[in-house]
Amino acid sequence: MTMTIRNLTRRFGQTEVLRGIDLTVEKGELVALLGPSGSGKTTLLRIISGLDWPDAGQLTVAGGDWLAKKAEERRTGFVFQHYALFPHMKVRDNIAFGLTVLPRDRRPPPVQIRARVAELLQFLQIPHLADRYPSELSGGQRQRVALGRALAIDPEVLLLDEPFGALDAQVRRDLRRWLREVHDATGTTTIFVTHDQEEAFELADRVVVMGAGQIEQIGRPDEIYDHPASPFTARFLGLTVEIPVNLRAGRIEAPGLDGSALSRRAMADGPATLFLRPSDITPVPDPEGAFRITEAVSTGALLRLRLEGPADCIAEAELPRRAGVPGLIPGQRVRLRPEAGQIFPGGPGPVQAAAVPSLKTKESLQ
Ligand SMILES: Nc1ncnc2c1ncn2[C@@H]1O[C@H](COP(=O)(O)OP(=O)(O)OP(=O)(O)O)[C@@H](O)[C@H]1O
Repeated sequence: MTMTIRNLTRRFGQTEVLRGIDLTVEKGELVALLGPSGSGKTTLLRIISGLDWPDAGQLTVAGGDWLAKKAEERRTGFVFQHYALFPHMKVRDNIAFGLTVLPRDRRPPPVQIRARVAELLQFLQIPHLADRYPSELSGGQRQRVALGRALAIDPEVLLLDEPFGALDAQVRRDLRRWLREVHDATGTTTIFVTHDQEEAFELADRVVVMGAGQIEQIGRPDEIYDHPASPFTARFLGLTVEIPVNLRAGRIEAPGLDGSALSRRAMADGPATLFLRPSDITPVPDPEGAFRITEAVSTGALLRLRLEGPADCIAEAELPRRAGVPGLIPGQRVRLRPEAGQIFPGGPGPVQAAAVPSLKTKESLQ
C-alpha cells in the first residue's frame, strides 16, 4: 500500500520542526530520510508510527487516515538506534513479544507464535541465538533481533531510526547488506532514518534529503549525488568547495579555473557559484596559476591539498597519493581543473536556493 504525507507540520513551542512535508512512499519501497542532526527526521518517523502527532497535515496509508488511528492500531514495526530489547527475556521471547501482547481476538495461538518465531530466526540467520539473553549478544546481533521483533507482527510499514548508528564501521556495512536482502525478501515498505550518506545511498531505492524541517530533494541515490538541487544539498553531500565564477554563454569562467571538463550550462550570464567535491578537482602545476598550495597532507591513500586563490577563495583538493603528480607541494602555484561540479546562480554571499537549472550536455547546447 502507498503511504501519502501531505503538508505535515509540527511545532515544539516556537520552533517549527516540520514545515510542510509532502512525501509519497510506494508499496515495497525502501526510502532513506537523510539529513543533519535536528532536521526533523526522527520527528517525522515518530508521527508515522503514532508516537507523536502533527499540528496540521495528512497521513494516509492505502487511502486510510492514519492520524485517526492510535499507534497500536497502525501495524508499524519500529527499530531504534539503542536496542530496546527486554533484558529479562530470551531472544525468542523478545521476537515473540509483539504477537503475545496483541488483543485476545487477534492474538495467534501459542503454537503459531512459536512457529512464526522459529521461521524468523531462520530467515534472519540467528537461530543459534534463540535462547540467549540480550546481554549475551553483540551490538550487531541485538539489532538483528530488534528487526526480528519488528517484523514478527508482519508490519505494513517498517520504521528504522539510525538502527546501526551505535555500531562500528564493518558491522554497519555487513548489516546494511543483510537489511537490503531482508527487505528484498519480505517486500515490506520501509523508511530508514540516517545521517550517513553512504548508508542512505547504498541501501535505499530513493533518498529524501531533509534540512531544517523541510524536504530539500527526493530522488534515486545517483540522481541526488550527481545533481544536488540546492546549495544545502550540495554542501551536505560533500560539495564543500565553493568558487565564485562568472557565466558567459553557458561557459564557466573564473581566474585560475580551467573549466574545460565541465559541460556548458543553460543559465543566464552573470555571477554564480560553482560547488565542487575536493575529489573532483585536479590541480595542475602552473607557474602562472592563480591558486597556491598552502598545505599538503597525506592520509596514506590520499593526498589532501589546501589551496588559496584570488579574492580569499579557499579550495581543497583530494587525489590518490599514488597518482604522484610532481610539483604538488606547499608554495607551488596551480590552476584548478574541476572534473564535475554543480552551479547555482548568485555570487559570493548567500547563494540563491533556486531549483538547479537542468544540466545540458555539450551536444544539446550546440
Ligand atoms: N519533544 C520535543 N520538544 C521540543 N523540541 C523537540 C522535541 N523533539 C524534537 N525536538 C526538536 O526538534 C528538532 C528536530 O528533532 P529530530 O529529532 O526530529 O531531528 P533529527 O533530524 O532526527 O536529528 P538527529 O539526527 O539528531 O536525531 C530538534 O531541534 C529537536 O531539538
